[in-house]
Amino acid sequence: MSRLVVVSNRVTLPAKGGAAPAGGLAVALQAALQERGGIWMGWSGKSSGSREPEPLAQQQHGNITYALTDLTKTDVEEYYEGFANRVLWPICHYRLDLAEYGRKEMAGYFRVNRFLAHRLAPLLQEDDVIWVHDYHLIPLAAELRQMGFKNKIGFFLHIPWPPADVLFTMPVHEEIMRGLSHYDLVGFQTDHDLSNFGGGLVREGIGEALGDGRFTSYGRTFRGGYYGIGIETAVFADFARKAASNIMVRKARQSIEGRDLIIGVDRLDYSKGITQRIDAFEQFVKANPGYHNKVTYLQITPKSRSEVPEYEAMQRTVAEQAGRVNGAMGTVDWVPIRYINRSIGRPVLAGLYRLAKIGLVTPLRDGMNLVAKEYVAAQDPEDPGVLVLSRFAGAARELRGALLVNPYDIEGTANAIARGLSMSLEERQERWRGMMDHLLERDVMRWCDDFLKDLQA
Ligand SMILES: O=P(O)(O)OC[C@H]1O[C@H](O[C@H]2O[C@H](CO)[C@@H](O)[C@H](O)[C@H]2O)[C@H](O)[C@@H](O)[C@@H]1O
Ligand SMILES: O=c1ccn([C@@H]2O[C@H](COP(=O)(O)OP(=O)(O)O)[C@@H](O)[C@H]2O)c(=O)[nH]1
Repeated sequence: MSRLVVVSNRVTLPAKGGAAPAGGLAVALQAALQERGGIWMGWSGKSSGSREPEPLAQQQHGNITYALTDLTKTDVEEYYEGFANRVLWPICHYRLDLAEYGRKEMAGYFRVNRFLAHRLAPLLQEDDVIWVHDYHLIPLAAELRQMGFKNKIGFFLHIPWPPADVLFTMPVHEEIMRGLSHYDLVGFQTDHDLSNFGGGLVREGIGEALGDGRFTSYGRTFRGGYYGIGIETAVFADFARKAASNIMVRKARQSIEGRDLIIGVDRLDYSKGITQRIDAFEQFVKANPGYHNKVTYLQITPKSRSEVPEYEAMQRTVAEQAGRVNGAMGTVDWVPIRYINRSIGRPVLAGLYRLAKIGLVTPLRDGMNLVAKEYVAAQDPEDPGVLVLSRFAGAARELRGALLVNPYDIEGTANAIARGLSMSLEERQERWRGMMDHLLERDVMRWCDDFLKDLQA
């Protein structure tokens, strides 16, 4: 079996004391790397200021070598905050209005990819299989090819891929499309993303679809496929079963005092539809006076990418909005919305999901949305809650038992909340069983295996 080399912007180091790593993706990649032996390379998350970054820092854990590099302050600003998160992120989430094109940032993105390729090159062996993750690193394969590497290189995009009319508003769309053609396999989350990619390629005359998921463009032939990422379903369900005794979960249960709990969990990101969701909750309460003082909406929202202006502005907007709704709807003994700006550990999250009658997952656009899957996995089979899910999340292509909503339709989402809260036990169980069976079968290990099998085929 060939050695595996994973490259991603963020690298998850194993937790101290051998505790479980932070998320399903880390677990799957670590398992795949451990089995074959391998390297996980990426950005350390740190800046070296104006100094040239030190040589790669390598640490060995079992069969895996973690190789991390710092980036200069300018690199972080131009590559991560600039092009990745102010151009590719909004464009891939269909937000043309938020894309900020700067020549400096575009150049920085390609420069950092070249830098990372040069740092990776000395570690590579001839038959290594290389798996590159996400929008930060699209040009990496082209850089490696230019240096003469002929290895199998796969790419998985964790976020959506937009239709041509959106993508082609980006000045460097050509370089991005060319970058993807240098991979042997390009993986997307859903069939919609894959068809946007293939459709754009053909419509714009960049390449051809050869059938069987094969494409040709820029003189190269490669494959495209969709591989919806999963979670560690069984482990997460186990967290949720055990969480009832957790002190934080117990306190949460006591403090809601028998009210129905609605839960939302998202990074503070405009793609997650948090403001529309709060509007929908307000609309639900207004339209259903019987629920006054009978329902609590808990929104857990860790801060994210705060250096990017659009994210910083959101911190204020959402806090003000939650305060306004509480001011208008609350009473001396009822705070309708609890808004938390901190990250909560997954074992506790699992317990909170299980307490909640409704999982409210309403992004305006999302690659997959693991929270939707975690909410389902955490439910009590005897009394499962209802997932209210945006049709624009990748997860909606899989979780057919959810109540699908259009997050732009505030009244529609409000009605779905009401419907979920009054749904019969029988219907809840039937919907949940189908989703849970799917999640058990298509967990994160399966995602990893499917992608790597196709890459090596
Ligand atoms: O690394 P950050 O800038 O702090 O952002 C966190 C991650 O956000 C994105 O997550 C995506 O991947 C999930 C798993 O496949 C998917 O469920 C979700 O829909 C995506 O938004 C991003 O793609 C990651 O690279 C970031 O690390
Ligand atoms: O306070 C929090 C909020 C979120 N998460 C985790 O962060 C991930 C979010 O993934 P998702 O695909 O939903 O969205 P992303 O943030 O990657 O866009 C999920 O595994 C959540 O359990 C967490 O551990 N603590």
